[in-house]
Amino acid sequence: ISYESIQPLYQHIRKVHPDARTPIIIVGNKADLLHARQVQTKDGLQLANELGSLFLEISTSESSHGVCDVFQYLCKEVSKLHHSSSTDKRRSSIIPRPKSPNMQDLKRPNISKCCFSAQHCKEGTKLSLPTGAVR
Ligand SMILES: Nc1nc2c(ncn2[C@@H]2O[C@H](COP(=O)(O)OP(=O)(O)OP(=O)(O)O)[C@@H](O)[C@H]2O)c(=O)[nH]1
Repeated sequence: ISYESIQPLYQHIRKVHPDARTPIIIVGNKADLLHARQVQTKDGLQLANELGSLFLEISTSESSHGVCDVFQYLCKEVSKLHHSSSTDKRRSSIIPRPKSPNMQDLKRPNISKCCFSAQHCKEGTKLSLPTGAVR
C-alpha cells in the first residue's frame, strides 16, 4: 500500500533537497470508504509527526475542497519560504539589486496564487486539520 512508500519517498525528498525546510504534507485519500480503510488515522498522524509533516484525510469523490486545502497549504508554505529566502538574500547582498524587474523576475510564476486560480478553489478557504495534526 502507498502508506509504506511514504518513508522511502520522504528520504528521497530530503536527499534531493537537503534544505530541511521543504514543506511536506501526507494526504490520505478516499476517506469516504470507511469499510475499506487500510491505514488508521492515528498511524497517519504518527508518521506525519515523525517526519515533521502535516497529515490530512480527504475524499476527492465528495468535493474538491480537500484537494484545494492541500494545494493551498503547500502554496502558502512555499510562498513563505520564497519570501523569507528573498529577504535573506537582500539582507546579505553587498551589491544592490536593480529596482526594475528583470526578465527572470517577469518569467517567474506567482506561486502564492497558484491555488487561487484553480477553478474550484475559493480564496480564503480555511484548512480544517484533524485534532493532533502537527505544525
Ligand atoms: N470513493 C472514492 N473513490 C475515489 C476517491 N478518489 C479516487 N477514487 C476512485 O478511485 C479510482 C482510482 O482513481 P485514480 O485517480 O485513477 O487514482 P490512482 O492513484 O491511479 O489509483 P489508486 O491506486 O486507486 O489510488 C477511480 O475510480 C476514482 O474514481 C475518493 O476519495 N473516494
